[in-house]
Amino acid sequence: MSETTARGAETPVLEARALSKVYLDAGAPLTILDGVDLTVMAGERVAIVGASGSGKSTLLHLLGGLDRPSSGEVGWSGQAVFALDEAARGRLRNAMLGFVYQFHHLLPEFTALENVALPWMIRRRPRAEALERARALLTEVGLEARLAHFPSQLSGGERQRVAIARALVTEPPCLLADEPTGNLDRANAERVFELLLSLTRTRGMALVVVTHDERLASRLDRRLVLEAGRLVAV
Ligand SMILES: Nc1ncnc2c1ncn2[C@@H]1O[C@H](COP(=O)(O)OP(=O)(O)OP(=O)(O)O)[C@@H](O)[C@H]1O
Repeated sequence: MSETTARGAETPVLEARALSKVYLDAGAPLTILDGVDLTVMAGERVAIVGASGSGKSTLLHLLGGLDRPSSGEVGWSGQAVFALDEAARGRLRNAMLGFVYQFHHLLPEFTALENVALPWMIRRRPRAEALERARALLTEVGLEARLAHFPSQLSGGERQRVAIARALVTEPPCLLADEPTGNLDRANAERVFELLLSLTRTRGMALVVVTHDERLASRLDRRLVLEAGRLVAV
């Protein structure tokens, strides 16, 4: 996946080359992505917008290595993702990427603190260290008074802030967010989006956000539209 970019020989943190995805729809091929190219450099923030059904979530799944393309390749810091077996891809994903979804996907039987600490514990790091990192992050997202709350005891905006803290706890170089504010009212959407921007900025993390909200999208470095299976800069 090596290439020389406009910024020199720096390796992109995330890239897609000629990505295609074709589903079989009642036996007939349905082309959703048709040669998508994308290069995201360290610390760069990119919005992906597009009509409903244009393939935004499909693309994010491929970029996250969660689904295989019909053709093309995805690279994480220069490593071809689909050349790896599933176990190796999983390990690399854990190191390279954080995910934030429209719905929080927090584990209901764990507290906010435990939910955020889990990805760090999964790396077999000491529990006390994981809990300390989680506490610091939850404080940063304004939830220091909610550490012991279970997801069912939190508001929608609070749950999304916990989900962001969880995605950041391993300090991955790149965050993928699929409609992170799609389930929130305007005021909460603003707050959550602002958090995503400020937390990634201070850490120099790259951010790729799929959003319906053009106003939020316009606050990122680049805005790309998925149209007829291709990504177009606007
Ligand atoms: N497993 C599948 N099999 C067949 N078609 C699929 C499959 N998954 C998604 N699709 C179709 O692919 C298209 C793109 O879906 P996708 O969820 O990526 O769109 P999207 O741009 O994220 O939409 P939205 O903005 O509404 O969330 C849709 O027409 C969807 O019906």
